[in-house]
Amino acid sequence: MPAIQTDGLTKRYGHDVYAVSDLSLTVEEGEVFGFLGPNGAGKSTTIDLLMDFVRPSSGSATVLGYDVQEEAGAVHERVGILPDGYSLYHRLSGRKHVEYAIALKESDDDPDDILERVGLDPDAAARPARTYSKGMSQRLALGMALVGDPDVLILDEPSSGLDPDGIRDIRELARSHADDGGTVFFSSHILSQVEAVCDRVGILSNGRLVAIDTIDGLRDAVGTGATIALVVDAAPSGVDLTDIPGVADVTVTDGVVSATCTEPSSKVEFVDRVRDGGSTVLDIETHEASLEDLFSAYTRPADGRLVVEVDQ
Ligand SMILES: Nc1ncnc2c1ncn2[C@@H]1O[C@H](COP(=O)(O)OP(=O)(O)OP(=O)(O)O)[C@@H](O)[C@H]1O
Repeated sequence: MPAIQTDGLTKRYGHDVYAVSDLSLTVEEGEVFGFLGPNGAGKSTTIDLLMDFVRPSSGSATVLGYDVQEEAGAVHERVGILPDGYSLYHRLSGRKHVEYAIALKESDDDPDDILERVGLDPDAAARPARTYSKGMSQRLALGMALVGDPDVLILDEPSSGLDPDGIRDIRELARSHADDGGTVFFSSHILSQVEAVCDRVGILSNGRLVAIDTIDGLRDAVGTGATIALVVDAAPSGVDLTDIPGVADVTVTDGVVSATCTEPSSKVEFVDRVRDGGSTVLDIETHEASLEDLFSAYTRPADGRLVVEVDQ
C-alpha cells in the first residue's frame, strides 16, 4: 500500500491562482521522498491538502490508504508533521510542549528521549520557548512531530533556521525513520538539502509536478554535462572536434575552444584533439553542472524546453 497517493489533486484560489494543479504522485512506504520546488510552487498547500487543513478544488488523496477528507482522524493519528510556520507557546517550556504532544497523541513516549533525539539538552528543555533561537524552536517542533512514532513523517522545510549540525541531524533522523520502516515526506526549496537523504524526489513548479525520479535519474534525463573551455594560442585546424563521443556544442571563438562533455573521459580526448590540430593549450577551465543547475533546468524551462544553465 502506498504511504501517500494523490490523484489529480488541485487547489485553486479565486479564479486563476492554481496553488496545486492536477497533482498525481505516489510515495511508497519506507521511502524518504523529497518534495522540491521554488518558493510559491505549492509544497505547503499540498501538505495542507494531505492533512485536510484545506479542501481541494478537485482530485483526491490517501495517506496509508485512508482518504484524507473522509478519514482525516485516522490520518492525523498516523502522521507526525513539522508544519511550515508552526507556532509555539511562548511561556511553556520545551519539555511541556513535548508532554502536551504526548498527551494529545495518547502516546507513552518518554519526553526526555524525544528531547534528546532532537538535540535539546535538559537545561534548554526547561526554559520557556520564548527564549529559544530559530534552530532550537525548529528542533522542538520536530520533536513534537516525532511523538507516537508516526508511520509517516511530513517535514515542511525542516532545515530552515538550522546550522550545519542541525541540518545533518535532520537528515540522519529522516534516514533512520525510513530504515525503521517509516515514510518521510521532506519538502524543501533547496535541492542539496534533500539530495543526500532522499530515495526519490518530485519537483513542483507553479503547482505542477514537472519531474519525479531519483537524483541520478533526473541528472540523466536532463543530460547535465560539464563544460570545458580551452584557452589556445591559435584555433585548431585540420581536425574534427564534433565527432568525439560525449562531446557536444563545440565553439571556437577568440582563442577559446569550448564544448559540453557528457562523459568525463571525453574531456581528455577533446584536449588531445585540439592539440592534434596544432594548438598550444594555455589554460583549461571546467565547470560541472551543479545540483542547482539541475533544479533550474526543471523549474525554469525556456521556450517550454528543459535546459540546463551552465556558466562558463
Ligand atoms: N490562502 C491562500 N489564498 C490565496 N493564494 C494562496 C493561499 N495559500 C497559498 N496561495 C498561493 O498558492 C501558491 C502556492 O503556495 P505555497 O505556500 O503552497 O507554496 P510553497 O511551495 O510552500 O512555497 P514556500 O517554499 O515559499 O513555502 C502561491 O502562489 C501562494 O501565493
